Amino acid sequence: MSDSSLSPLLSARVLGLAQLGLIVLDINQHIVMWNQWMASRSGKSAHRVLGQDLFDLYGELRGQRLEQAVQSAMQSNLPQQLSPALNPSPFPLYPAGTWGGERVEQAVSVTPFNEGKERYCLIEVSDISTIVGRERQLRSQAEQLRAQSYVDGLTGIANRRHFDVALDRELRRAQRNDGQLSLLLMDIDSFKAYNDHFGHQQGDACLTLVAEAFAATLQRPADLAARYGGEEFGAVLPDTSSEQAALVAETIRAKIASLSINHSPAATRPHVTMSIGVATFDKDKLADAAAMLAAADSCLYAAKKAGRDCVIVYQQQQENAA
Ligand SMILES: Nc1nc2c(ncn2[C@@H]2O[C@H](COP(=O)(O)OP(=O)(O)OP(=O)(O)O)[C@@H](O)[C@H]2O)c(=O)[nH]1
Repeated sequence: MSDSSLSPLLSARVLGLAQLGLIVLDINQHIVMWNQWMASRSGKSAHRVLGQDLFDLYGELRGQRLEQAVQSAMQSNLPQQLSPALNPSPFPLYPAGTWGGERVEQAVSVTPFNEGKERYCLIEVSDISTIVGRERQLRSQAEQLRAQSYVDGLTGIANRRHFDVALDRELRRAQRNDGQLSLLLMDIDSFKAYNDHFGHQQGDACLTLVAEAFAATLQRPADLAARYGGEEFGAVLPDTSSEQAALVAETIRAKIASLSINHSPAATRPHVTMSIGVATFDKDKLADAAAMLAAADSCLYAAKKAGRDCVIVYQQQQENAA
């Protein structure tokens, strides 16, 4: 029968080829094994570190999670894992041959074992830089996608989805706190005539100018300026009464008119203008998004009928009709 155990020479060769760091400490935390992987990433050869206290060699690790893990592994005889999220790069290890720049990201485990009467612990260090890098990239791509899915591609302001989410969130807040919330719906006047006269490309440029000017008039961080669709825009104005919203709407209307963007001869005004409808949350009459949007839309329609380039507020419209 042949001896199937590895010869010491073969064991040493295998340890030298291992693609992870292997450190063995004795009960006094002195290094009794330090493989080639550790040497090539730490810049410290085995003969320099053998016999040294690991936590003298790396003073920065003293009192840290790794030392606690080694101590509790030695005492309890139970393996310990360091969370890579909490301890991303405990050892100063660098990609082989570089010894500088970014430390490699590490996953570290500590396993106690007995050999004869002696207690040791094995520390295994894996390079998880590639996995962490990929995770980071995926997270940032997901973040970018999320941001893009909330932004209108043409004008760069919030899109309809963002508007709906913000309106829903602010409505719930207003319902909870019995607070104030107003909504503006606005539409560029005679925009079909603009497109017909200047072409669709210039129409797009006009939409972008109007969107930028409209968004710039909203001052509070919680206000949201959005492209509601086509040549329609919307604003969600938290903590804003009907009277305050009417003032904001009038400021927007005047701002767009003051841009003095030439309109087509077929339009009702020589310059580009906007009509605006305003509705305000009311827990009895306008308590949900659909009711508020319908109210603002009916005011917008009334503003068009009233000759365009004007603001109509929901309450006013009701009182006028009464
Ligand atoms: N250039 C451009 N035009 C758009 C876009 N979205 C919608 N439109 C145009 O906006 C025009 C809207 O026309 P209508 O809904 O008839 O209203 P209007 O001409 O603005 O008239 P009033 O709203 O009654 O003042 C249509 O011609 C659409 O094609 C866009 O993204 N880019």
